[in-house]
Amino acid sequence: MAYDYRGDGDGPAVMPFQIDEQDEDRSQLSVVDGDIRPRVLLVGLRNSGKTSIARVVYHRLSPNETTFLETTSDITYDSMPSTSFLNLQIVDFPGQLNVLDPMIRGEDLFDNLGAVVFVLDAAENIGPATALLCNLVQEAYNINENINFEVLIHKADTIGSEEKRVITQQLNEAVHDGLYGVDVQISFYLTSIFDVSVFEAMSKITQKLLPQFPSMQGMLDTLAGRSNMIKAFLFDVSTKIYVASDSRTVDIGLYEACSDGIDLVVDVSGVFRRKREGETAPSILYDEKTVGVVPVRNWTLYLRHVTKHLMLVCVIGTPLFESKQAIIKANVEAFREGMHKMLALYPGHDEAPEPGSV
Ligand SMILES: Nc1nc2c(ncn2[C@@H]2O[C@H](COP(=O)(O)OP(=O)(O)OP(=O)(O)O)[C@@H](O)[C@H]2O)c(=O)[nH]1
Repeated sequence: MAYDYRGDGDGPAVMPFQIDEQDEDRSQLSVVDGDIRPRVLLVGLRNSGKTSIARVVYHRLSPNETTFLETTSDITYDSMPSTSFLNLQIVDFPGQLNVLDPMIRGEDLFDNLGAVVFVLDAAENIGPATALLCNLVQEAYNINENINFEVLIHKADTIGSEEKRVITQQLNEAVHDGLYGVDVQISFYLTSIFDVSVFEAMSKITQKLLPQFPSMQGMLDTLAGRSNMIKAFLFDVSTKIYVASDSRTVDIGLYEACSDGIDLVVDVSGVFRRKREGETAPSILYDEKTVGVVPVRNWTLYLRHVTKHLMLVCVIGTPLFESKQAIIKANVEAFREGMHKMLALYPGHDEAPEPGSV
């Protein structure tokens, strides 16, 4: 009870984090065709914004620079940067090719596919895109029932809020009618590369493909509950996709504040890091010593390195953070330890640091 800062007798606040039995089983993950990466197919009509999304989200291209992207002419297989925790393969299917062409073998495209992300230009007539979407879902579902179907109503920055409501409703109805009798779940997101909406959507889509997600969420729930946090996120630092958060609803303003907080902490730690031997400039901007405290409105963001790719961002009421800093930090360190143990069970993913290096 020594650490029970709430003083409400609910039990000690600092406790080891449990490893789920399901994670123990994951250590037996087999390699399919030499590749265990979940695959995501980006598809849609010409010019809808597929390549822009992949470049902005996964490769940090500035949104304004996407105007210079050339139209995609071949199916492109994109890997995540080596600095990312995410181990996805992104398949960018050109709008100028017909994804349902009988010359393209559906099995090659849809077998072992994690998600179809259909990108639809919100400023265009939705009729042709909806027809393609319904046919595509039907074909893909017949081949592989485990695919997640995700629809981005994209370039949402080009339409007003009433149009957003109308287009979402029209699309829902059209898809419902077009797929009558097909028992498939489709998720819709309004997105733009000019704000955080596309990162939030791709975060939710990515989480469904991560085998570690349920454990991460469970551990974040425990952490947030023990320390009375407003929200706790686990971010992939290089893409700023949040790979998990506690299970309460995500407020997009909070997500944006946390995402900006990461930039700040990584930039500042880069400025102050000493050069390592042989380096002409500090090359690592983020390591096991990284920690940040960022005041935002009446909250405090407490940011902490978890692994070489993952950062924990906790949102805490400032008075609580100021009065209970020591116990909150102790809970965060216990969380990191639990995460290291859990992640070490997944082959090919982030390894726990060597003992003693933290
Ligand atoms: N306003 C706005 N424009 C966007 C957005 N996303 C992409 N664009 C623009 O849309 C145009 C087409 O983007 P691409 O990414 O090349 O589209 P694509 O779907 O890959 O096109 P194909 O190669 O023909 O399949 C570019 O000029 C982008 O700058 C967005 O969210 N908002």
